[in-house]
Amino acid sequence: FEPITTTVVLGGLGASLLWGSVQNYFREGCNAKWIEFNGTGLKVDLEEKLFGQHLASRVILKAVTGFLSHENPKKPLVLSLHGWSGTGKNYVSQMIANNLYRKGMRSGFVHQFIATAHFPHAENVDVYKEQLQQWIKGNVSSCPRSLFIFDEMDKLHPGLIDGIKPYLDYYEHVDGVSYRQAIFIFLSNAGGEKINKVALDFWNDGRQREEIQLSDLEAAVSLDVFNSKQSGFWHTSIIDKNLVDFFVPFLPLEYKHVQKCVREELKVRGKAVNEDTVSVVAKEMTYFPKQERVFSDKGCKIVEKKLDYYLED
Ligand SMILES: Nc1ncnc2c1ncn2[C@@H]1O[C@H](COP(=O)(O)OP(=O)(O)OP(=O)(O)O)[C@@H](O)[C@H]1O
Repeated sequence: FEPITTTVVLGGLGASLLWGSVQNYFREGCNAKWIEFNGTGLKVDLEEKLFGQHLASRVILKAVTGFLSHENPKKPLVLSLHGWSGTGKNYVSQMIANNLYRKGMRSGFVHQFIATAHFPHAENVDVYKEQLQQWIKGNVSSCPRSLFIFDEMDKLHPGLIDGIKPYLDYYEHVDGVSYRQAIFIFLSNAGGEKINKVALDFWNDGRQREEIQLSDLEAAVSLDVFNSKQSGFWHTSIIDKNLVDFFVPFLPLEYKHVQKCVREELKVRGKAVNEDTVSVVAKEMTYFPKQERVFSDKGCKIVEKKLDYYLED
């Protein structure tokens, strides 16, 4: 017979080893089990769930697929998403995360910053800068395939922009760490008004919005971003130095796109798609310009809330 204490100790050890391996099995790791790009998934999501964004859809798919199929990229992927509120910039970032990380936006390798929420006080910029640099460095050291999303990029303090610049560049290493596998996504409303103007001009001329080309927007938007006091520095320091690989414009959404958003939201909630509900909710949104009422003021942003309200009745 084994002494009872040995049995208990060995039993306990076995249980804790088993528990440890169960924990390890479920612990997210920086490996192919947890990080695997699903290019088809991203394509399908963009085609089926992102409405009215033919340009963004095309550029995003090409940029992300191209970057992730390169074993040794020369720099991290830097995307700059521009457009009016509620047109799908955060939504697309989520699609990228969902098709790259098994845990999607909940992955420990996805880091989201909102300028006004995370870095609210200009007087603390030096502290923020230090923290942000440490955060980026620490996380890329432990997982090179990290995703950083900066929301309200046009409101980010110039000091912080300066702080992240070295990581976006072509350097092989910065302080011994390579950032070349990382992805940076910048979101902003900068250029949104100009994008809306181009879309409205097409509409007024009776042309299809799908005819709008990147070249119709690039000049207008970069001028807008450049001239804006708030985002001027951002433009000169990051865009002019070609650190942004792709500039991605988001068009303002029309009534028919809002209807699609309502249908999608009903589907997501497992509800039958009732066209009366779709019309009522889409009509509840406000549209601009005041006279023509072509584009939704908030894109599809508050569709979810409007639907809650309507379904409660
Ligand atoms: N083009 C779109 N196609 C389908 N759904 C959309 C689209 N745009 C927005 N939505 C829906 O509206 C929600 C809010 O959009 P999102 O947060 O992506 O807007 P945004 O462009 O990031 O706005 P903001 O500039 O105000 O942050 C999304 O979660 C999605 O459900």
